Amino acid sequence: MINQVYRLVSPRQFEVTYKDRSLQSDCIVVRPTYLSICAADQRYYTGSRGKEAMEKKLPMALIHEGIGKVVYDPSGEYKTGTLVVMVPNTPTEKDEIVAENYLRSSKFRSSGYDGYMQDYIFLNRDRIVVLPEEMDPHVAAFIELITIAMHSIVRFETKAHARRNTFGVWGDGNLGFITSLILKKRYPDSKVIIFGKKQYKLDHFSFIDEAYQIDQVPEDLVIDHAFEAVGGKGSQSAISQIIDHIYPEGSISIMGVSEYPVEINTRMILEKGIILIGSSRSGRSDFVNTVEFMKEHSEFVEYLGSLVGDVHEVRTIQDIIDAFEKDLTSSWGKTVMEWKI
Ligand SMILES: NC(=O)C1=CN([C@@H]2O[C@H](COP(=O)(O)OP(=O)(O)OC[C@H]3O[C@@H](n4cnc5c(N)ncnc54)[C@H](OP(=O)(O)O)[C@@H]3O)[C@@H](O)[C@H]2O)C=CC1
Ligand SMILES: O=C(CO)[C@H](O)[C@H](O)COP(=O)(O)O
Ligand SMILES: [Zn+2]
Repeated sequence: MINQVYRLVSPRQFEVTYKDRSLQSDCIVVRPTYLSICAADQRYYTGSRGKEAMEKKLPMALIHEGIGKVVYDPSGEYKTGTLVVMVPNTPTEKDEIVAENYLRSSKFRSSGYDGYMQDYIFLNRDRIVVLPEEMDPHVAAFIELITIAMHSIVRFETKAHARRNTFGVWGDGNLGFITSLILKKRYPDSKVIIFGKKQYKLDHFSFIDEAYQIDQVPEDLVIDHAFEAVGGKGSQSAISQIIDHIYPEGSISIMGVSEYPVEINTRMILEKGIILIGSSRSGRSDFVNTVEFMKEHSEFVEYLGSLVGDVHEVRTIQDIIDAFEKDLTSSWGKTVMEWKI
């Protein structure tokens, strides 16, 4: 069959390419229904990812957050119409120590490999996880981002010491919101504190124990462990502030992506015996955990509804551009594309 792939060819410019795909394979074919824009996609769309990466990775279909419906399963395991979330990481080998999302050989969609902006997505059998039909599709569209927070927290749980009285989350955006919410659900007796730049964003964190603007943090405030969900230029000052406020031997889970190297006060990392935990992307087990968590905690999904920003119906390439442009001007939440192209 001929599949249409909508690829970014240069900043702000998409082109359709036609790819002949055989149905005589083991791949499951999924029709995307709702897709969501990640900060990483915006770095490619605007060209801020840097010349070298743009030249190396483009042309490429963007988007790695999305759900869809099975249209063809060669083995018949999944019925046509089954609602699924797609796993963007595609491992090519297994390792008993290194998780699939850290293997250098893995292929990640919309980072050098075509993402979900296509008519149909061809996926290996273990790259889908079935969703309940009744799940809010606008929230389900960004499950991948929820798996990032889940992965980071699970990783923290295996590596950090056991005192978990107070958590600090830096970043009053999407990932900060999701991370704080999961922490609050997993650790109801712990204090979760959010640190951000703007009061109107902090006001969305209605479930949080305490919220601070970063220039108004009490000097004597101390946390056991921190999660950084800032990225970009703000990462440096966030990590620096975390180091100031963390209790000795605490852990800092870093999730924010920065284009340039970030300076870190290593002297204080040493003096306080801090554990730094880098965390990137996610794998199938994180999707399974996350979907189970969402099924068990309906109020968690309801809270996430407040992250749904603009929902954009996409029928043309111009609609894709409009959705990306609108996303750039929105100050809160996730932009979702209803994929009708
Ligand atoms: N590790 C991974 O696998 C993944 C990483 N990410 C990365 O995570 C980062 C956050 O993503 P997302 O939440 O969607 O982005 P957002 O822009 O929604 O969130 C970042 C927030 O941090 C705020 N901020 C800026 N500086 C500071 C600071 N010093 N202290 C506290 N808050 C600050 C920003 O405020 P303002 O806008 O006012 O500057 C913004 O509200 C990005 O770098 C993204 O690429 C995303 C997905 C996966
Ligand atoms: O968003 C992400 C995962 O959800 C990652 O941050 C993203 O994959 C990083 O990729 P790149 O190196 O292409 O910016
Ligand atoms: Zn992402």
